[in-house]
Amino acid sequence: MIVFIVNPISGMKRARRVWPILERHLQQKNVLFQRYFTERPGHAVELARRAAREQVETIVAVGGDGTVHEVVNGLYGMDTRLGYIPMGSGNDFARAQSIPWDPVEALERILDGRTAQVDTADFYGTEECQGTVVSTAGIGFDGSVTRWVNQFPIKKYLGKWSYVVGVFRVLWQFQPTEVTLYLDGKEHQFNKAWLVAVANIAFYGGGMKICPSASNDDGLLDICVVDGISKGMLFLRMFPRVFFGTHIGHPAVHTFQARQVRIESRRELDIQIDGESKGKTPIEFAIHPSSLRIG
Ligand SMILES: Nc1ncnc2c1ncn2[C@@H]1O[C@H](COP(=O)(O)OP(=O)(O)OP(=O)(O)O)[C@@H](O)[C@H]1O
Repeated sequence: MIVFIVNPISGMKRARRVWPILERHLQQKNVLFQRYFTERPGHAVELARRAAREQVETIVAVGGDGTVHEVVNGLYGMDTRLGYIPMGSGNDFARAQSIPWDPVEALERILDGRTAQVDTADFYGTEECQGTVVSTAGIGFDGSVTRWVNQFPIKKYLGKWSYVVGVFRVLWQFQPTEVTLYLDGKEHQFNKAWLVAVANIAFYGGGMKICPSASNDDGLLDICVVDGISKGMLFLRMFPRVFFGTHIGHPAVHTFQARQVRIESRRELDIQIDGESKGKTPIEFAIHPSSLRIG
């Protein structure tokens, strides 16, 4: 039995439009399945948890990175296989896993029955900020952009472009601050940090290659800190280069790898986890090697 958890609003409602095509394909192939549409934020966690407890073999997230995040947080700790059909506006997890963007091809790949084991990371912040990171977390500038985008209905109309608008908006008022990182216990100090990315995969924000060497099968988290750069330089020099991963090597960019990460900041910084806004610093991450079975 395969359970499909479909977020009907993801990708500017693309998931709702495309689902009937997938349903027909499943019926033609006589696949035994159940489909749930999510009704609210957090609903996919509940649905996935229930299905995993009922020992469903495969749960398929149909939506964007936020839907994958919720489904994984629901099935986490169980031996359930995750499938993913990308329908979001960013689809960074699909990009990293080379999952086809064509929904029927992505479905075929799941039906093939292949399986791979990948890393996830646990995060521990305030009470409401705990769970599992599938892809990438961002603390600081991009956390504020995500919070800003999620506060307004702009994403409904602009999709991925809403983040570009968000970057302009947040850049205007964001002030870098002092950040202390503890990487496997070792302290690193930054005086004017813009952002800290903690990455299990290379991408975030819809294709920005923030940590180009991150891989979710190496048992490590990749960390990228942008520190001590002016607003103008950040926007003109850094931002365009992140799409190609060529920001690495710039003197304001510092990269590390670690198994455990703790982030403290003088001023509270916004956090985004897998593209979802989640509380403020301080926060900790711990890698969980080979903890998720995906198909
Ligand atoms: N019925 C619903 N109504 C409103 N929000 C929902 C509903 N179902 C799920 N959500 C929320 O929708 C949000 C966005 O989902 P998702 O990330 O999958 O799509 P996306 O934003 O289009 O894609 P991406 O993150 O790849 O850009 C998630 O935070 C999820 O909690």
